[in-house]
Amino acid sequence: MSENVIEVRGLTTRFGEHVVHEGLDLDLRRGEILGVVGGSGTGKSVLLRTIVGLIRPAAGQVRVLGQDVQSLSGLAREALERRWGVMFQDGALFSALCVQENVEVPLRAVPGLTPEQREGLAQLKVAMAGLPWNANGKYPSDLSGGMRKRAGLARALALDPEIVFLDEPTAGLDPIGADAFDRLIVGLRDALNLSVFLVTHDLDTLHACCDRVAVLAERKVLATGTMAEMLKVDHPWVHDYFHGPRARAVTAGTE
Ligand SMILES: Nc1ncnc2c1ncn2[C@@H]1O[C@H](COP(=O)(O)OP(=O)(O)OP(=O)(O)O)[C@@H](O)[C@H]1O
Repeated sequence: MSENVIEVRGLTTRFGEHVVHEGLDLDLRRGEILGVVGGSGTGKSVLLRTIVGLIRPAAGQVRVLGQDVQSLSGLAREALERRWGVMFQDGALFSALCVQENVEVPLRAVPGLTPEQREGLAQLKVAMAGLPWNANGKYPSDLSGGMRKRAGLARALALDPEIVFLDEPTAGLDPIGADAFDRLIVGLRDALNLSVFLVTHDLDTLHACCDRVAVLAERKVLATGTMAEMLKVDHPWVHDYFHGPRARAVTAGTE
């Protein structure tokens, strides 16, 4: 049986009276790319942020790499955080730092690295994210949306993580850029044996990248499975999403 690197059990999150998740369960298996989909506002980003400890749940448990995220603090929490990387929407880069300096930020927390070693590692991650050499010295405002996403990915990879969280990596990219990003994600997963939690609306990305899909609706994970299994789920939103006109365009010629 495959090992779960993330286990969410009975999760409830709320903002005041607004309950976003209630009794939500989710697993991410080691080495898989899990696509997390759902209508706007169903709590995909909130789930990501809760798993990485940025939002405190009202109830339930989040275990990452066998450890209870909420119960850890101090050095133990920092040690766990170093084992994952997060790419937020639009890269969430520091605008006053160039690409290489952005990627160096997480590396500053690693004791014993010389500035030259930090620089070399950052440049390696920038190359792994598919950016050209001359991107290292550029500032976020000088980059296209696709390049900013790649820079955000390079920063997420800075500490050689076991898990990568990607929040809508292909949103706003043209189809060719999105396709290249999909292939990059799969290539990095294969090369680095990553486990990937991927929030997306993009059906092409689900088809190109994801081993399994988790659908958020009605405050919980309503269904999980392969794309083929999703086609058989009898729920109005799931049916419309996976059988709608956009879905048909994606699967045309593959059925
Ligand atoms: N910091 C916050 N304070 C209050 N409400 C919040 C906060 N963050 C998110 N929410 C609310 O939680 C709900 C879920 O938001 P979230 O961003 O996770 O949705 P999503 O599924 O990622 O949506 P989209 O696909 O549109 O990005 C929304 O109703 C949102 O307004």
